[in-house]
Amino acid sequence: MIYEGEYKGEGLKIGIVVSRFNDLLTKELLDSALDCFKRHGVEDIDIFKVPGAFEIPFIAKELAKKGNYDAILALGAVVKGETYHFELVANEVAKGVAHINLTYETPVIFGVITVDDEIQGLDRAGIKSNKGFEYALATLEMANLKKKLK
Ligand SMILES: O=c1[nH]c(NC[C@H](O)[C@H](O)[C@H](O)CO)c([N+](=O)[O-])c(=O)[nH]1
Repeated sequence: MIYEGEYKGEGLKIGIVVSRFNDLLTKELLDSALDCFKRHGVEDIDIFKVPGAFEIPFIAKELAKKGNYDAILALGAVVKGETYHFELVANEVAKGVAHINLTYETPVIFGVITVDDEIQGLDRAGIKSNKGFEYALATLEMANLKKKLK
């Protein structure tokens, strides 16, 4: 028997946690994710804005703890700078989101792009493709797959 989640959004409640740091990129990721959700029938979406990607896991954890979202999408953009901050932030956000997935019952999709520079970021946030749409599809798939495991 093969189980996989459909891209069906009707009746789903979705939470989005999006960081404002590098919002030239993150607002494009958010717009494309919202476009995807709406075109797949999602009508119940809550959006939570945080200062930077490092703050994403805290809010995503709080939402997962509430247990009333079918899935949570974490959106952010970590751009390599001159300092080592990039690695610290990127690693901790990934670890934090992974931990929430293994601790609570709500799928949390890691939609944080990590790029060397803004151009690479723009390539992934609208020029060549928009990862926001892809991450939203993954969110729909995981929300529907989880329903099948009940
Ligand atoms: O979302 C990001 N936050 C970044 N830093 C801020 C961090 O997420 C926290 O908001 C901040 O450290 C306060 O906790 C970034 N860099 O510094 O490179 C970055 O590229 N992206």
